[in-house]
Amino acid sequence: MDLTFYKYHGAGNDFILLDDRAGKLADRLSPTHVARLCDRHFGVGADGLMLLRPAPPEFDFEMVYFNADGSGSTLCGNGGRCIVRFAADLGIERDIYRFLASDGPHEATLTPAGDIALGMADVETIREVGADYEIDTGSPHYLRFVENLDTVDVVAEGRALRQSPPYRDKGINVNFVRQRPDGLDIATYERGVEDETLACGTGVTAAAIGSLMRRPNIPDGPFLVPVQARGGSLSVSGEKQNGRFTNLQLIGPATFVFTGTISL
Ligand SMILES: N[C@@H](CCC[C@H](N)C(=O)O)C(=O)O
Repeated sequence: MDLTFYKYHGAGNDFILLDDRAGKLADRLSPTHVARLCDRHFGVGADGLMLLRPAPPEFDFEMVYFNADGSGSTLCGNGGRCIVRFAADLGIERDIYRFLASDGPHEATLTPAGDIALGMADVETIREVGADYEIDTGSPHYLRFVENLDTVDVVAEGRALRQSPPYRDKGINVNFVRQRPDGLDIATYERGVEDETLACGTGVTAAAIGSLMRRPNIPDGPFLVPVQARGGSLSVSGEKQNGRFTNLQLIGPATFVFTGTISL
């Protein structure tokens, strides 16, 4: 089978996008196919693969996400922003895009600066693990705040945490975060890629929430946290109220890279 694919990235988190509006691809793509397509030596190369599929009439499409190792995954924030750009490039024009993902409905808009702002589900459960945090922003994230990102071996330390007994079976994404006076720096080890990626949208969202949790003197109300990932700049806006985080938006670039055809 010949497959036309589209490659996008969001701050260096890169994805293969497939137009499955006809709804025929999902049954024909095995985890082995996905892993081969995402392979950086033998395939197109990507951190993940997404299908843009038909959805009930109140939605513009459904997003189905797979990690690079072929595993079906939970939400991908950068993927959500890229699939909205893909929908716009396919000619689906909306002021507000509405789509279904693994964690439920999402809304997204194109910002005047040309970025994609993706609405994220509310977060109210935050687990403290010593000085670290576990936060689910559609995908599970472990956050460790550090003084200096340059001295962290992201792959070795991230993998050790991800493979530790509490997380070995279900997996977790591991984020190392540095708090600056005016924002955050982040490096992420991603489950399902089993390596460091250049950015992770659900991780960036978790980091913004964690940075507010660890500074209880910051008053409740609206916030905007700029986050510098290895592959680009993102920001997270929302409202903090009594330990609850609502109206969350993940904002950043989503960029078309190239298209092509590959035999499965
Ligand atoms: N890169 C993503 C997260 C993708 C899912 C993750 N690898 C997992 O399995 O939890 C993002 O931008 O959020």
